[in-house]
Amino acid sequence: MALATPLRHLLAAQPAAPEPTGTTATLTTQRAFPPHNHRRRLRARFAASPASPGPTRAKLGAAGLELLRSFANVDCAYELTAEELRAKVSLVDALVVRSATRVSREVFEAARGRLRVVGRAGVGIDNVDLQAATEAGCLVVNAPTANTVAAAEHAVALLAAMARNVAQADASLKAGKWQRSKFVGVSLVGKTLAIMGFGKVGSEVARRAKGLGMDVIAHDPYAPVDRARAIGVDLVSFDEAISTADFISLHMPLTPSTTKLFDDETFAKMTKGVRIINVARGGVVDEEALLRALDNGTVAQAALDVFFEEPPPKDSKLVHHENVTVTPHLGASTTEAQEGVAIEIAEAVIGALKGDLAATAVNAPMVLAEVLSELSPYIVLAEKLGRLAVQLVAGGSGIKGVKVVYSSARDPDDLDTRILRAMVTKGIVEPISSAFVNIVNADYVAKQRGLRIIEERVLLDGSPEVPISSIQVQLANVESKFAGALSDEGDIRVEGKVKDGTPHLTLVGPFSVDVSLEGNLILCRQVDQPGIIGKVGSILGKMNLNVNFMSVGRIAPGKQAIMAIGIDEEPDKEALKLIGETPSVQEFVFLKL
Ligand SMILES: NC(=O)C1=CN([C@@H]2O[C@H](COP(=O)(O)OP(=O)(O)OC[C@H]3O[C@@H](n4cnc5c(N)ncnc54)[C@H](O)[C@@H]3O)[C@@H](O)[C@H]2O)C=CC1
Ligand SMILES: O=C(O)C(=O)COP(=O)(O)O
Repeated sequence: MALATPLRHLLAAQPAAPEPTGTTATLTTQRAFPPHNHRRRLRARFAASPASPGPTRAKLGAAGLELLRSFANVDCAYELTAEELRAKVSLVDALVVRSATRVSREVFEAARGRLRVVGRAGVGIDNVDLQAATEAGCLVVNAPTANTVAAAEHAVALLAAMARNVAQADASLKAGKWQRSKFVGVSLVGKTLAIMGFGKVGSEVARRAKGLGMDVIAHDPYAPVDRARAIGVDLVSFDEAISTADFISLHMPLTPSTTKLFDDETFAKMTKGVRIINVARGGVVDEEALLRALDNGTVAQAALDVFFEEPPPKDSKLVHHENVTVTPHLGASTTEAQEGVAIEIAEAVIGALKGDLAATAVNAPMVLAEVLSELSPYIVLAEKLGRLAVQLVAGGSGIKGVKVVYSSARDPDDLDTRILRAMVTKGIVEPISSAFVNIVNADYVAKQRGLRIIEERVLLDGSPEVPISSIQVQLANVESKFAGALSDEGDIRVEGKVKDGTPHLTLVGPFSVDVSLEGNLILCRQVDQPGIIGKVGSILGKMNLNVNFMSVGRIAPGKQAIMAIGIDEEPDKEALKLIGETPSVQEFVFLKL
């Protein structure tokens, strides 16, 4: 990864006012050895971009940018059209966006495999096509905690401002009027507030509303009852929440099941004169239906920070409605929240580019850092075994069934093998395709290729200190170009262990061997007899090929044996021909690790 190289590239680009396509982006790119002129071009672009974004514009906070710049070339590009974003994205390894940038399937396609991480500097990831990201093996991370309080405070600000007509009265006074009776408000104390979506923001709003003397109820099918109880909030059904509340505050994510959840039917169930606050996403409300409910008095007032289309059309009836208070998606826009979000996302993106699995990964299984560190040599072993196994398959025979057997003294519940399975898939798929496989897309790629990967555990006696004793990869129903790799059951079988932190090949078919999995490997099958090792060794020596490891496995003295030879360099055709012509060598195969 570029981090290990002396050259680091930082490319930062940002959007100012969102254009109709909503394309606003901060791109972070990191290249190992970029061409010199490319480097200069990126620097020039970076120098021309604003260094310290203000909190009112949808940019990435300065502290996060600084962190990113210490790691990579950053290009801030805040005024990209969708087309410009597509053109740029193939030049970068990571893309950081806020809510206004649509990271669509077309963006991932345009990235042509280069884009490795999309960082959403905020919570809602409805602007990122997660399925397309997963298919492309692109990790999506977000910053889920740093703007919680800001969003909750904004919801409370809108709640109070709406109840007391602050925005309308302000506009009236500034227009030279003094309308005290027109702007009589409603009190909050003793009123019922329904929180729809009792997650991080929703529960912070509840806490604050309790402080204002409101009765708070909440609806969230997935929220833990005890968390609600601890704040003094009753979790109720959707219908109960909307039909009993004086105020309703929306805090659920925009998903297919929440899209237009608040429609004519829902508004019809509400208490007449209800007041609604939306700091979640415009798309959870059918805006036409809300307009009708405002016009017929079902909804007395609405306070909206978010809209189906952002920015909303200039002539939007909802925005201009006298009973609607609006802000331009400011929920997360406090100086404090934006600095926090920027740092949170910068750390997540840098971690992801370094290969760590981010705790805030949205489209990958979460693997704890300790687990990752403990499994790291096994991760290498799993990929190499997959890579070896696939190279043993005779051309033309399609691989369908893969079995991975982990022998371990550890309780299966204490052994997270998802990353190992992903790496076996990577090892199998990458040598035979142009696919890029990682933990994000491994299961998807396997499914696409009709590869069925079964995992099996063999529980050993002994110390659970060592996570895994051995990993075995079996490919069923395939022909092998090296018959010696076929087990008695007829599948291609390779097994490995980690010894002193290094992956070793310990079994090929029925033959036990012990060769460190570094460099390249030659497997020869012969009838066990003196002199063969010397003959093959001298061919390699004459060709100046350095043998780094060597092991012979045999079924019984004088019977079939295989020789596993680790070599640093790749032998040329002549060397391979000479090995093949060595008397007594029945078959051999050269494998790249
Ligand atoms: N206006 C703004 O600037 C901001 C807006 N947001 C929005 O607020 C949303 C919530 O943010 P967090 O609380 O941080 O997320 P969260 O993930 O902590 O909470 C969301 C809650 O919604 C619940 N939920 C999901 N489907 C539901 C449904 N059908 N009915 C009721 N509840 C449902 C979930 O169980 C979860 O508890 C985000 O998805 C984002 O769209 C967040 C921050 C700033
Ligand atoms: O975090 C969220 O979900 C938000 O809506 C904030 O979006 P923003 O980063 O301010 O465009």
